[in-house]
Amino acid sequence: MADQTAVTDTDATPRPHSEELEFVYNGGDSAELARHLTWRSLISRLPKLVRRSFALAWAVDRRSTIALLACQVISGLLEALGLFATTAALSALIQSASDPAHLTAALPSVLMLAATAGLRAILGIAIQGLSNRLGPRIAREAEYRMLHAATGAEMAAYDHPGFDDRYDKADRGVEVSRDMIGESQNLVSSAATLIAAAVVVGALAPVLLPLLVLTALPQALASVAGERVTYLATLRTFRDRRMLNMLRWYLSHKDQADQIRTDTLASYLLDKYRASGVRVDRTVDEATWQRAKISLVGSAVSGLAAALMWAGVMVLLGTGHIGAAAAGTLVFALRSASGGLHGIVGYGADLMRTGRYMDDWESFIDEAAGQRLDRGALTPDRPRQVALHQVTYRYPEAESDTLRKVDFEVRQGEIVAVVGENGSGKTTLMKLLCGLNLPTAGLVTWDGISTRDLDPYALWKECAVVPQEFARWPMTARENITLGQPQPDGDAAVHRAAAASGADAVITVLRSGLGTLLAREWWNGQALSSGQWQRIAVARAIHRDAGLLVMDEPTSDLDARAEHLIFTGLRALAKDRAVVLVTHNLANTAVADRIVVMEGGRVTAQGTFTELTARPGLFRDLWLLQQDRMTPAAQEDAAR
Ligand SMILES: Nc1ncnc2c1ncn2[C@@H]1O[C@H](COP(=O)(O)OP(=O)(O)OP(=O)(O)O)[C@@H](O)[C@H]1O
Repeated sequence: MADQTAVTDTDATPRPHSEELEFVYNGGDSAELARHLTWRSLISRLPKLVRRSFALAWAVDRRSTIALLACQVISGLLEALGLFATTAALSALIQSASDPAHLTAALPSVLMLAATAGLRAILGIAIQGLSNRLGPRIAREAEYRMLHAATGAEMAAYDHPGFDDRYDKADRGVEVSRDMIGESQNLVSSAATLIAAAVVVGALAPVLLPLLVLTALPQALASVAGERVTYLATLRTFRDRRMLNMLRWYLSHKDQADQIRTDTLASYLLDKYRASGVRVDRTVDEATWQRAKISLVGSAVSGLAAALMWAGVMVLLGTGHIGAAAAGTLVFALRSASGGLHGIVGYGADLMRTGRYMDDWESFIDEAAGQRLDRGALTPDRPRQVALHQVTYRYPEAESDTLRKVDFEVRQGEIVAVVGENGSGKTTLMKLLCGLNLPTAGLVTWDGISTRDLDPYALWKECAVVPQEFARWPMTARENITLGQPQPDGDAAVHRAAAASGADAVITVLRSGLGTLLAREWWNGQALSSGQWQRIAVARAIHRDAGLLVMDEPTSDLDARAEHLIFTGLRALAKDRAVVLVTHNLANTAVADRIVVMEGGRVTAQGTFTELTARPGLFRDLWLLQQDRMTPAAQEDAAR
């Protein structure tokens, strides 16, 4: 049964140390935030939230924001005017019952009523239109700021636990940001209605004002309590909702589609999906029920207060404190005021909810800003020497160092190969060389200047990197090679780079050559094989013509011919570049001037291919293992 589907391994033998697939929530102490979700703190936050939403609106479209505010104020004034006109009209109409001559006296007030109602209707349309105009622009601005913060952060920010969680929450903030201006506008409009009506009530029967407040207070309190319940439920379901998102991606994305089928994994993952969904529904149901109970109590108490208020009107009328016309106006004003009060409570609650997500958005931007690329401004030349001096690197929150006191050097014109077993720190070393990460201790220098002191964007202009997991941009083949940064001789440079990487053979068979879209899934472009993509990725790095060329397993998917082409072409590339190469295929390291061997985050040996294959050590061991393959006949001989 779905309800009983556990998110555990169905393996019969218990494995005490098997880790459950479960997201660790690292998005900040939201439970603490929920504890502070009190009536008082919320009330004090409302003006701030309204200010924030108008500030965002101001940033995207000043004229519309001014127009919106002006319409609000005028609409509020017209409402007050309309209510006063109601008093005059009612008074004249009541008096006309005894003397019909008074009927004409009602005419100006009736005309005033009609005019204010008409004008308010027109203003309402303008307000709606302006809100609709501002909403999407605000959302785009919020998204832009979030993306700007993310792309401007140090790479290490992504390695901090919680960065992804916070990004997810901020993303939700972006989604709801478009509602913020509408909610703020409705809140201001309700406040204007309330003030206008309260002025009239205050003028006619001030004693009713406290009773008026009493009608809205219980509902306001219930609304805050209900919000808290919903927020806590959102927190409790956070892990399962992330799990659902993750599973949705794995279950539907093409990258895993083949393995889901051949590994007959679908039902196992779908069971996990259903189990998470059931847990989310259960928590949401509980919260909904709890909220309904709270709302019921709030509404009942509010209803009692309203009854008291209307009784007050009758007492005032009965005791002759107010006349019939004033009583009629009071009915209008009180209805209007309680509409305003309920609007404030309702839209206030909406704004609180949106504001909470916007807080996540703001704190993500602050956090990313705290990790903003804040380095020096020196501009490097094409580097003649890139070096690590006693460099130690530890990933954020990791328990041990990944690199330990590493010394390393590569010069222009030189090819250095870095080899080592999986997890020995080769990729980490590459990231430090090209300034993606800064060392925890020690120095990484470009021609003697620390990467901390160099302008990172100027430094990256001098880096060409083929990472293990390279991007497959949904763009044309040309754009995939130039990355929007063409060389002065345009396509000629693209063709040269393509010829050096073997990508020319790929481009030749593309239906529109360099202009072919390589984005099959999205725009019906042409699909490439993994090896064809890798040729494009290598062409991209060669085309860049940067002083430091870093290639991390650049030929892992290539056939022997393409791999041969790239490695035999490296010497020509190294003429005016420093080349660093990571490879597990040790035969390829023969082209290097020097080979650096890494073990457990340390450099344990250096030398030429001839020296290292002759000397006992890890390199020689790995080299011999790569030669150790027997034909089936030899295996049979050995078995005999
Ligand atoms: N983002 C990260 N956060 C924490 N630890 C990491 C991170 N990336 C890598 N590590 C750790 O650093 C160690 C070295 O990783 P690295 O990718 O540098 O190894 P490598 O030598 O390139 O391995 P491979 O040959 O498998 O590509 C690994 O043990 C890994 O656990």
